[in-house]
Amino acid sequence: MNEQALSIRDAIVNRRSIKNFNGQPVDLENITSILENAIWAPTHGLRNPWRFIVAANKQYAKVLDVLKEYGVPKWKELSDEDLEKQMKKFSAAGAVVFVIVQEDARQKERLEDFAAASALVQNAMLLAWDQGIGTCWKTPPFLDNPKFREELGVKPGERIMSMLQFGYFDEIPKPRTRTPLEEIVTYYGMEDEETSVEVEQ
Ligand SMILES: Cc1cc2nc3c(=O)[nH]c(=O)nc-3n(C[C@H](O)[C@H](O)[C@H](O)COP(=O)(O)O)c2cc1C
Repeated sequence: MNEQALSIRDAIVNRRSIKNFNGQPVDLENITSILENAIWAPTHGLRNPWRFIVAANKQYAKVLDVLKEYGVPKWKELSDEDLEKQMKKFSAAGAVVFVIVQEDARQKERLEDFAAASALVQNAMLLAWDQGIGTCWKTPPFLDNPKFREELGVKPGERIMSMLQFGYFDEIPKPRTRTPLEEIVTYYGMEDEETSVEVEQ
């Protein structure tokens, strides 16, 4: 594993979701170290409302069979070639982490726990990026399929909030633009002419 290379700003701004992985496996060791650090996300009441289901190395091949079953509609009817094509979105990644969040019965706590888990996912994506490993946070509908949940051992009261793919890549995608800050910010109590602040990058 490499030493930290990127500034926090650099990692946040230049991280891209990778949707075309190159098929190179990601070692379990890398995933473990990323998760060990990512769990320092803030969590209200120290509820630590998360757990993970990790598939890397040989287990990644096994989980691909489950993803085929639930993530490729009517896969049995496809030609080998078409099936391989459809499976690329899973098979080209090098490992996967299913991030499981507890679903607290109380609405405020449930939202807080989801927010905390989201912070954790972002941590993991940035830590991976710093190691030259790409990620994509995916939420395909089958994550909520009872049979898929059962296959993974997800219990009642838990939700899979992210299928976080990890993998290596050959190209960094172009940035997807964000709504500029000036369009979404209101500086409370300030007159218009006071708000044209130049931000140094
Ligand atoms: C909650 C959440 C769910 C997402 N689900 C998917 C998904 O199912 N499939 C996908 O291709 N990308 C998914 N993404 C990734 C977004 O498409 C991506 O972050 C966005 O296009 C911006 O690209 P960037 O991350 O490279 O800046 C998801 C992102 C978030 C935050």
